[in-house]
Amino acid sequence: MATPILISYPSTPTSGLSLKQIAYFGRVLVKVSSAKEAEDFLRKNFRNLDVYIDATTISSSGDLVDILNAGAAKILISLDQLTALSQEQSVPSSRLLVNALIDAELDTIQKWIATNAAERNEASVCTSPANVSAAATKLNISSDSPRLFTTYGNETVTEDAIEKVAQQGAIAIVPSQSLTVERNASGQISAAKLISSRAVTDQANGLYATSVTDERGSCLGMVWSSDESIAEALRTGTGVYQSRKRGLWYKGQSSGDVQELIRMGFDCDADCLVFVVKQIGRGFCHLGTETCFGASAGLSRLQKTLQARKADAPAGSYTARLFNEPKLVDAKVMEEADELCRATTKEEIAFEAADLFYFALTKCTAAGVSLEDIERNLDLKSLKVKRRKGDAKGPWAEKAGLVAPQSKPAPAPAPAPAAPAPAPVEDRTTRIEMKRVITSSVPAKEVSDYLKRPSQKSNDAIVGLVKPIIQDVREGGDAGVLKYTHKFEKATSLTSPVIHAPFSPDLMKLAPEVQEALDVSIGNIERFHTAQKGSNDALVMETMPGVVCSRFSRAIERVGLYIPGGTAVLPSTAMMLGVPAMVAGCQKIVLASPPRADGSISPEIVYVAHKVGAESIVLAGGAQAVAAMAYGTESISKVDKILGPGNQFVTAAKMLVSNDTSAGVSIDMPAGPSEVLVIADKTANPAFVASDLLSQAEHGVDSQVILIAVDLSEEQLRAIEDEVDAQAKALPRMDIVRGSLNHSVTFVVQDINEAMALSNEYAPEHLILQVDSPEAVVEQVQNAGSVFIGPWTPESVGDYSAGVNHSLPTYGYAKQYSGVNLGSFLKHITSSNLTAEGLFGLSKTVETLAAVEGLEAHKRAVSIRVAQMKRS
Ligand SMILES: NC(=O)c1ccc[n+]([C@@H]2O[C@H](COP(=O)([O-])OP(=O)(O)OC[C@H]3O[C@@H](n4cnc5c(N)ncnc54)[C@H](O)[C@@H]3O)[C@@H](O)[C@H]2O)c1
Ligand SMILES: N[C@H](CO)Cc1c[nH]c[nH+]1
Repeated sequence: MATPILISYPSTPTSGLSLKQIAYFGRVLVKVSSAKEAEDFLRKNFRNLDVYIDATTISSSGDLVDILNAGAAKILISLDQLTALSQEQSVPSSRLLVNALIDAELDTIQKWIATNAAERNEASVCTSPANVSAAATKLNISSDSPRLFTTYGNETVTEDAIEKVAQQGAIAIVPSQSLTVERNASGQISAAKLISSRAVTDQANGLYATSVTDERGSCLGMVWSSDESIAEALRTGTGVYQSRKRGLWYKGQSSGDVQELIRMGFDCDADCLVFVVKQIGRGFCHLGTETCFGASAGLSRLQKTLQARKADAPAGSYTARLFNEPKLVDAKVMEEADELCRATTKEEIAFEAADLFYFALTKCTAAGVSLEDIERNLDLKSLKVKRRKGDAKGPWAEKAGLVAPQSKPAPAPAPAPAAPAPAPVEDRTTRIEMKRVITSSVPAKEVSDYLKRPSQKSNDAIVGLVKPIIQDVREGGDAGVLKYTHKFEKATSLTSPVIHAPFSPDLMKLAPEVQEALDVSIGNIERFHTAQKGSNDALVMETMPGVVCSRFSRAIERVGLYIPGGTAVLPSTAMMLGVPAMVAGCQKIVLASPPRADGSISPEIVYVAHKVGAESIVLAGGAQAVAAMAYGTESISKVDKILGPGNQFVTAAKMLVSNDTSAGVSIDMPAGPSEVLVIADKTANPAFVASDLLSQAEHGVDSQVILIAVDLSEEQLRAIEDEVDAQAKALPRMDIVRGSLNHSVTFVVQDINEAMALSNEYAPEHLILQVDSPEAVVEQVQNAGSVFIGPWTPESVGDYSAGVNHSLPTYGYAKQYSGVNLGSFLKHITSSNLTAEGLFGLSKTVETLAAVEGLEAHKRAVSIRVAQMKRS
């Protein structure tokens, strides 16, 4: 916001403008004799205006830097000071205002700039009025970038003199005693005239367009000003404008919604005045809203609400409680900060940051601190020229995994339930490791605590986010789906949420080796799942003479297969779901996966969809994809069962739609963040063990990996830990791995029996046995999604190509659920077929039981037939 002058303020003011009035012009120049004096002045006044410090009497370059660090907008220094400062310190030249009053000094500064032009050519120069023109030419300063100031020494400053240098593109330094805001400016310069003389009007009525903003820069409205209203605004320190119909307009005179004037200035070409005001009362608009453009939003709105609540909070309300219980606010701030640290997706981060802002602003409002204060502090901090390193403090650095704990706990202290840690910024030096717990040294309760999965967002919070998405899709159909695809996947060019078979060959162009890998894998998956048909073959048997019971299976007709695509696109999941659906004979196979930002879908997924005969691919992810398949839309087919893993939003949506009887849809199981448990004894290869742990840790920061080390020595444990660290640091997804290992654990146990007991309690999605005689150990497996046996069976083979399914129960659900298999796509129907003899033989039994239940009609259905037999 350009202002025409820089007002100098004496250390002992006797007359002239007050600091509040100087602030209307935005900046002040004060002379100090020490850094401390400058810092004191800045502390008291930085809130209202930009402070230029005349530091020409300060000899130490260090003190000059301190003054800049304290928030001085610029320091005025001599050429000698400039030379010393340039040799000793590095400060941005834009913060320097250098005295070069005579021609020779201008030459010196010209040379100084020339030696390092790019870094130095933002310095401002203060010269005498007579040298303005020469300075502009020598230093190549145009009037568009006002870096020239003039000082008048002992000369009396006049309005004409100010005007003259202004026309040359320079800013006059005017003593505050020379200025007045009063009507009769005898012997003093009218501050109002300085503004008016610079303002440009393109109106026939001579009025100036004026934008009115609050202190945060939000526009409250647009009005008109005249020379007279400008003068009145400055004189009264309030918002005064010129109404085109009613003349001089003292804002709020009748409504009470007055304004305190904070600052006045111009836009870049001076054809729009800017008034910065503090609006009192209901707001600026005559309609009673904060602005003429409607109510304020976001932080401004929150601040207004909190300030109103502070003044008059309804008794018993939560906000009243917050204002009365400072400790509660502190606890909430810490809780929300912690949740923000754990958030990983853009949406989660925004959600958690909003919560944190809410409680932080509540604390501020309670203490009378406003957003304006906070923002001014931010501006002040941005003025620092020497910055602290900004490292996190000890315990926080440890908490975030930036530094290793001071002393390694063995056994580790009692844990809070492990939780996903934030993925730190790329750091390839800090050691990447898992906690070590020696089970014999800690109580059993602690061991179980360590076995808990990373806590995720509360189910209520996720359900709260997912329900409106489902509702929108139910009501809006395709448009509802697209709305969220645009939002989450940023695929804003997408106009249809689905593509139908036959898929264009252009959409599935693959490198030959990729196609071959998919074909080999599909072949193995198909063979293994076809082999499962045996257990689903028709079953016929006679339970009693003439009583034949049978069971046969039918494929579920329409299945929806969710293929995750958030942190990684997983065509392998398309194979794991699509191939069994095809083998089972499902008539309609619908795939769904989040598209890329350009609206396209991975060609590997399209290829698999084509190979398994899919009807369509829904180009959507998350809850919107699940809802679309559960209820159907204009272009997306409704399905009978939804299968497939996904994040918390996908899982919550699957649960919600399966509980809605009107949807008529079932789901496979809760399959969430990937996990692995590796049991390793002395025979295990440390590099193999580490690689298996990392292969699941790289899925996401919410993945968890567990190592159970059976009777390993310190040296053997260390070998595995070194491998984990070294291999992790070589991974492209190192940050994700670090986050996931933050809540992963190594248990050191005494024997394989203890290992298996722990593993069965944990019920891992994947169990890897790198132990002596692993086949024998399989006997002891009670709970696991899929088992990988021996040193040559990395879990990755199951993820892609061995033939087993990788869509498996996580979170301990392996205690109740099987992973996806052929049976997941089938339902079993039973039949009975009795001969007359068979019915006769069973009649008494059925009649007796029907009588016990008091269900006469049931009984009669048998007895009527027996009577018929007896008649014939
Ligand atoms: N258990 C298994 O068998 C198995 C197999 C493969 C993958 N996985 C797991 O599946 C998960 C895949 O998760 P992902 O995130 O990578 O992909 P995803 O496809 O499951 O989720 C991405 C979708 O989440 C939705 N979403 C994101 N933030 C949201 C918010 N704030 N509100 C509402 N919706 C939001 C978006 O719609 C986005 O399309 C991983 O945890 C992985 O480990 C598990
Ligand atoms: N390990 C995952 C199941 O938890 C599946 C997968 C897909 N791609 C790689 N891995």
